[in-house]
Amino acid sequence: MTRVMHKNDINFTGKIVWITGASSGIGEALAELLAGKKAKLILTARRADVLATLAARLDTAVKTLPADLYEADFKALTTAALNAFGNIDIVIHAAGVGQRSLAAVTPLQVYRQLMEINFFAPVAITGQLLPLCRAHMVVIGSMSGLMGFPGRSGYAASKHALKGYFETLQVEQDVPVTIVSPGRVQTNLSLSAITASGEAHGVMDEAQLKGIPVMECATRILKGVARQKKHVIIARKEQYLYWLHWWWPRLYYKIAKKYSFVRDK
Ligand SMILES: NC(=O)c1ccc[n+]([C@@H]2O[C@H](COP(=O)([O-])OP(=O)(O)OC[C@H]3O[C@@H](n4cnc5c(N)ncnc54)[C@H](O)[C@@H]3O)[C@@H](O)[C@H]2O)c1
Repeated sequence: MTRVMHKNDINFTGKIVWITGASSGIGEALAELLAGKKAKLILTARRADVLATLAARLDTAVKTLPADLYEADFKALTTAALNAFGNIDIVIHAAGVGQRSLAAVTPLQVYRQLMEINFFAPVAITGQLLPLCRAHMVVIGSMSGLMGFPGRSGYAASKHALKGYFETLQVEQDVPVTIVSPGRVQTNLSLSAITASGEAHGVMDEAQLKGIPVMECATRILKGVARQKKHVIIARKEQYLYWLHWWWPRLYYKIAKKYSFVRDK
């Protein structure tokens, strides 16, 4: 069924959209959908070759801006992004890394790595852009940014921090912000998730495979952004756990405790 556009919906045609984490998963799906709407795209992720292949596939104006957000020169990066098309209308902060390790065995360095990519990078980019342009900030948080979950202490902390920063930004300043909190989505996130040793998990979790299809997630993200929603939850079972967390916390703690990240495999 075709969705009828609301008169105040953002029309993405011609909009300049900077997507971080564009090389795979949710970022890549958003790039594909936005290319179909003829947005002008700036694509960032670490692998230049993957970004170039994606750009060649997209039927719209695309500039690639490869960067490792763990250790980027954020001033140079945002300057290059602004110079790509002369302005930026929307930034989608989709780059992120997952975690698979219990808090008791997770060294501080793993927490630092998660915070650098999931929290400090979007904050650094936003801080550079705020004085220069009034871009709509779209932040890909997580249901783990709304409640705790076993094996995700650092990931949940980084996503809670992200929500805290951007929610505060939108009440402090006239900056449009959409915070997106997805539950599990069918992407490679579990493969690259960091373990206690600092190595990648390298396993595709069954629960991840049963998540929301990535195109459905991206479509719902764009719908939320078009409507200028402040918070969009895109989740299945996790949504019920979240409501329990609010309305029946004792039951939330009981159920959440039973989820071992080991069982996710
Ligand atoms: N897949 C899920 O179940 C799920 C659920 C909730 C939230 N999210 C969030 O969605 C976002 C996208 O994840 P995804 O599921 O598409 O996974 P993904 O692994 O397919 O995509 C992650 C993207 O981030 C990029 N990235 C990772 N580290 C980077 C670095 N150091 N520098 C630059 N880019 C880097 C990757 O190259 C990739 O493009 C993440 O922020 C993730 O936390 C995912």
